Amino acid sequence: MTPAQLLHTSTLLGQVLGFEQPADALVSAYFRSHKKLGRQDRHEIAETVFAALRHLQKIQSVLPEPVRQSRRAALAALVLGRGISISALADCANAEETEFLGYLKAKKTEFAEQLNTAAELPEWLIAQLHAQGWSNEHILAFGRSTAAPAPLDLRVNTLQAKRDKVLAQLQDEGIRCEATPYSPWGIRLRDKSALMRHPLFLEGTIEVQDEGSQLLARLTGARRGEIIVDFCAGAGGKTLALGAAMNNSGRLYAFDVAEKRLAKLKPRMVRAGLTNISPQRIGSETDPRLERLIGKADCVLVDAPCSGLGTLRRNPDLKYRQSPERIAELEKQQAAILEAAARLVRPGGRLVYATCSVLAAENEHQAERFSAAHPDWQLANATRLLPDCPELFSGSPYLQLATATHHTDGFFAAVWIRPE
Ligand SMILES: C[S@@+](CC[C@H](N)C(=O)[O-])C[C@H]1O[C@@H](n2cnc3c(N)ncnc32)[C@H](O)[C@@H]1O
Repeated sequence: MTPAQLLHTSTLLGQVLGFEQPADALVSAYFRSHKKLGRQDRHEIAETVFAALRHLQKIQSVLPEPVRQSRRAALAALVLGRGISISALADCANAEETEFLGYLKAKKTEFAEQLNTAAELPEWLIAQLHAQGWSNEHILAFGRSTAAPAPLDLRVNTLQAKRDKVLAQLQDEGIRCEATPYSPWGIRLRDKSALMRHPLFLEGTIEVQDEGSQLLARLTGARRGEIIVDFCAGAGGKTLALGAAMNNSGRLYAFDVAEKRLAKLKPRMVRAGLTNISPQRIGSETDPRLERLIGKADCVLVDAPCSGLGTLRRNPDLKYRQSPERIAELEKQQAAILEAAARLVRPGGRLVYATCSVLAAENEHQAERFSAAHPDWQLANATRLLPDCPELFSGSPYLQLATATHHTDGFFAAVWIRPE
């Protein structure tokens, strides 16, 4: 890292550590307003900012207010997170800073012994995980599994191509990749490749989508000719997978309260060649426009707004942007959305509730509450609904994907069948 790169890193880190906006949005905005930064500069700056987020428990233990000491936090990230030796930072660090880095390195054993620094999880989250019965070992395995960035998973649009053909094409082009183990639509890249300008992406043959997300779309069992509702469609990651599973037939309603997110779905639908999707912004989960669909849908997917704590590999700042208060608010929102969305399911139809959280409060507790309020709805064994993944069968009726075990983001899903 050069002194100029370090200056940019500490300025940007000062913004990111305020945790008022998502880190990736702040990084993009910073690069947009500093157009002269070259590719290598951007790489160094972004990697160091994310390394600081991934090692923040250790950094905070020696710098109680890292937001006010962002230059030292950036130097600490270089040493702790990017494997740079203190001597290699001679051009960047002054004598006091070099001494600080030495002090930090000497704490290695202490960092390994304390759960928050070893797992890189804040105390409030450790307390929630303990309260839901996780042992220290489980928490440590979870924290460690989220320490490295996620690989890039692709979903092949089965309307346009077969996975094996796309896999062979990418491999012929020298891109190191393999089939994902659970999703028959997925390809995992070994290295981060910039595929956004690849013809396969521009033609809509591939989309970027975590394998776990692909499995949630498969869990709906969406088939040709059905009426499917994607109640919290966002920018349509799962909507596109559902549309392809339906072979571009039937009707797929994509609802969301956020106009901006839904707007991103439209060009993606066109690229994917999907014409069976109706994106519609709703004012809330009780929008009167939903009434015409009551009791009509073969399947309703509720990909609920959640803490996102299953996606810490991608969004390490989330553990600092969430709080027990925010999670309590989300719980109320999730319960209200699930209840409202269930009304749209036809007799005999399916209801899928999903989150990318690892918290029981957003997952099992929501599912148990719904089952208790609707004892006539049959809770299906979600893992049995993915017959091509016998490895995922478990004693639990819920699908639970964990980064440490399945190398996907952390996901939860429950499936009910409405009585006839
Ligand atoms: C987990 S995200 C959805 C991600 C999306 N399904 C995908 O696969 O890319 C949750 C979404 O729920 C939306 N949402 C929040 N409150 C809602 C409500 N009351 N009704 C419908 N959608 C809502 C949010 O705007 C957000 O886009």
